[in-house]
Amino acid sequence: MAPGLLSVNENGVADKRHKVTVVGSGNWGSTIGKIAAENAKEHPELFEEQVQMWVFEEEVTYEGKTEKLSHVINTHHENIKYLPNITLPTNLIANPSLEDAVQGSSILIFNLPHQFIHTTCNRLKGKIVPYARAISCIKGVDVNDEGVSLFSEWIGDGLGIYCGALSGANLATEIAQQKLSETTIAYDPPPMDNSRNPSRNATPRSATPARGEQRASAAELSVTPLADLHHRDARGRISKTRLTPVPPEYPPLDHDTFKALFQRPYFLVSMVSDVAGTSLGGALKNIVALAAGFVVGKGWGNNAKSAIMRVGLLEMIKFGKEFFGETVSTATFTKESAGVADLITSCSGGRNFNGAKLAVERGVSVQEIEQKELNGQKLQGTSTAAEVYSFLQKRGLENDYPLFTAVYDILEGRKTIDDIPAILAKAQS
Ligand SMILES: NC(=O)C1=CN([C@@H]2O[C@H](COP(=O)(O)OP(=O)(O)OC[C@H]3O[C@@H](n4cnc5c(N)ncnc54)[C@H](O)[C@@H]3O)[C@@H](O)[C@H]2O)C=CC1
Ligand SMILES: O=C(CO)COP(=O)(O)O
Repeated sequence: MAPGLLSVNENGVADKRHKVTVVGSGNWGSTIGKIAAENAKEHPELFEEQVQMWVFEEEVTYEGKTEKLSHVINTHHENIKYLPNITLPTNLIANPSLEDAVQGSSILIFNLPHQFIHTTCNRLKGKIVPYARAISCIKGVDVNDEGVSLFSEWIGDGLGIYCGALSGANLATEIAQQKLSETTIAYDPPPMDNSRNPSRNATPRSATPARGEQRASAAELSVTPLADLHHRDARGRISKTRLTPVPPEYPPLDHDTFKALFQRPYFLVSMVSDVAGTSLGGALKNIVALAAGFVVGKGWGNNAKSAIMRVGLLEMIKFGKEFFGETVSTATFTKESAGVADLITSCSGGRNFNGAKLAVERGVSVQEIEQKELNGQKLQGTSTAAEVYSFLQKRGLENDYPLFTAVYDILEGRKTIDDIPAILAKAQS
């Protein structure tokens, strides 16, 4: 049967269901696992009821006894370490074996602190079904000698699958408590999965290259058969990854299916196609949240924090446009939850903001606060600040991004918070 044509039974229902696995079980990983399991149960026509959640195994103390975390989750339906006091659905299955958790899964949700994704993904090579599709909930960027890449790109290219991104104003504990929230899911499905939704992949168009990128040649744009195994990546280039079509026995993996997997009455999903903008919003706001924590920790108040957020948002948009090209939409930063709304919530109550504020108030390093106060949860802003700085410095562009650069310099002790007013003054027009 041709890709894209559904194989349905006599009731008009697809023959197979998607098996869903969440790779990661921290504060956000467990919350997303809860959401996916609630929806898997509500949509038996689309998903297998049991949702697997890979747990990086560790020992915890439960009622005075030492137990494995995965055992506690499966027995008491609570992640007592990373998401305490929240009851998890009984169809969310904690699995300490990564390879077993992903076996046969056609939907993979990556939700780990970004420093662990490389080793985790390397273990997955050859262990997943080739037609799997993924969503990255990771807020961070990957910097190597060749440049900066998104985790959705890294996961997609590394595993030979398509990977979109979920990001938004999403303080995990509030969502786990079913308090109202919005999110953005960027999914630009490859043409062969796209039986119900229009996609920019279906229409060839010229892509403006980001700084240092090669423009796709006219021949590439016009000759490559877009309707088969290639798709456009997050930067609008034709991906080198040859995708395996999702077998027709499964429901299509398109915007409708992903919305059914993530939307809850308390978690409202906006589906977009800008994977790069959505991913960058979540990664870069963590640097700005540290700066906001620094000035509030100094006692400089809300106006100073707002100034940081304004300048930070401008640097976020500039970075996206400069290094990821025309596919990054300014509207993702200004209109979507993944942009300005995430910046606001993170600079109000996020761990990076609170950690930086506490560090200044106590006169200790942010890293010390992370180690002593977060009970194993990880700050993403400190490593993202270092990675973005290293990328900019290699290109001699530190001065073009003065706030991002200042955050790293403050973390490294080369500058102090008292240097921030001069940086903001320079950002005045
Ligand atoms: N917590 C939140 O409110 C939100 C977090 N995010 C993003 O979600 C991603 C995941 O963060 P969280 O779930 O909050 O994690 P977390 O910071 O709560 O938990 C740390 C996790 O890392 C795991 N871990 C520790 N060592 C490991 C290793 N060597 N290999 C693999 N895993 C290891 C722990 O088991 C635990 O699951 C991050 O990129 C974060 O920025 C996004 C939105 C909200
Ligand atoms: O991404 C978040 C909220 O959207 C959480 O931010 P923190 O990691 O700083 O808590």
